[in-house]
Amino acid sequence: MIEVKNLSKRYGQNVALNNINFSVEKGTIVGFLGPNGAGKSTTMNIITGYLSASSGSVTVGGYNTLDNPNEVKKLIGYLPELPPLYPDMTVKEYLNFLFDLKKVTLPRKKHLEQICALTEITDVYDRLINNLSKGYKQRVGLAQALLGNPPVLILDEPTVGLDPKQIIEIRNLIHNLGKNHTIILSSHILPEIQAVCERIIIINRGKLVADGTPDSLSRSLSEDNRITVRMEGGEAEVSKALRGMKDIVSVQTLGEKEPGVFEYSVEACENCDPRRDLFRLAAKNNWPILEMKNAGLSLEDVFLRLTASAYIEDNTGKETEKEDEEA
Ligand SMILES: Nc1ncnc2c1ncn2[C@@H]1O[C@H](COP(=O)(O)OP(=O)(O)OP(=O)(O)O)[C@@H](O)[C@H]1O
Repeated sequence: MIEVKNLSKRYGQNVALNNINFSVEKGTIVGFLGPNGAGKSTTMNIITGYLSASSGSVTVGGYNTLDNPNEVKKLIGYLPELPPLYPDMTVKEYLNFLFDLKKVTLPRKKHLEQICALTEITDVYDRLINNLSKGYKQRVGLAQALLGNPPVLILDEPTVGLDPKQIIEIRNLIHNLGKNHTIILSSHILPEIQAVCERIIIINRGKLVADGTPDSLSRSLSEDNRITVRMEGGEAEVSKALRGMKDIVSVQTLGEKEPGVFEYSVEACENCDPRRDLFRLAAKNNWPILEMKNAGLSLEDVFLRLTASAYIEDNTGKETEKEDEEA
């Protein structure tokens, strides 16, 4: 649905994007992560056709953003970091105004009712946007992105500044929208990305540094391939059997976590996935597995490792490059 090829963007001497490549399949929710100034908004603005690239290309639904900007805009609903709201309009006036501006051809009343129900703004439909809370303003921003029912949604920091309850509500909304839309979502909130996105793209200083599922990123950056498993059964018997399994490099007992239930850290050889064999072994011996999880890195660890160096703004406002001590 979205193809980004060799995309670069320079602002004067500053290289904001450096040869970025990725594609997004129809119906996927992709999380776009990166520290401040990494190039997320620049990428999103180029995909939506609001900014031109210095080189490279973007196609959306087969249309090139440069050759067919209007076709691309029809396919995309965009929620920029600062939603373009008119505070002196009511929600009703604002959505009707944009309905006309975007030349939406769907039945007006029914379409607006559907969008308001989906974003839960029906109750504030006749209120001035200026008097709405931050959370409701964000919902109105999402509602304008949904006008015309575009198949692609680009959401730049949709939950920034919201309280925890509002964050959960918007997150659930995005999750539901993901059933019928292709979504690119940028956020600084890692649990949010993890909860909503099937795939994560991380950019740092204008370069793509990771692309994969949260699990695959966690595994690929872990130094070893460990699983933590909690099993009911005699410790000696269980750990002996675990050590005897094929593809297992080491087994460590982590202690009795519940009466008769021990936890083990099981290290498998590189590129091996012992979970199915573990299940079979446990079933054969009647040792119920009460918990099993990859002991890889958290998304936060992955993010910090991949973005260990970042740009900072010095106190003159000029940007300088800072290398983290670990980098
Ligand atoms: N209009 C502009 N003129 C000059 N430099 C710019 C402009 N817009 C962005 N930049 C620079 O391009 C780089 C990427 O910025 P961008 O806003 O895309 O990052 P971001 O990942 O969205 O950051 P944030 O999370 O802080 O919003 C930064 O170094 C930024 O200072």
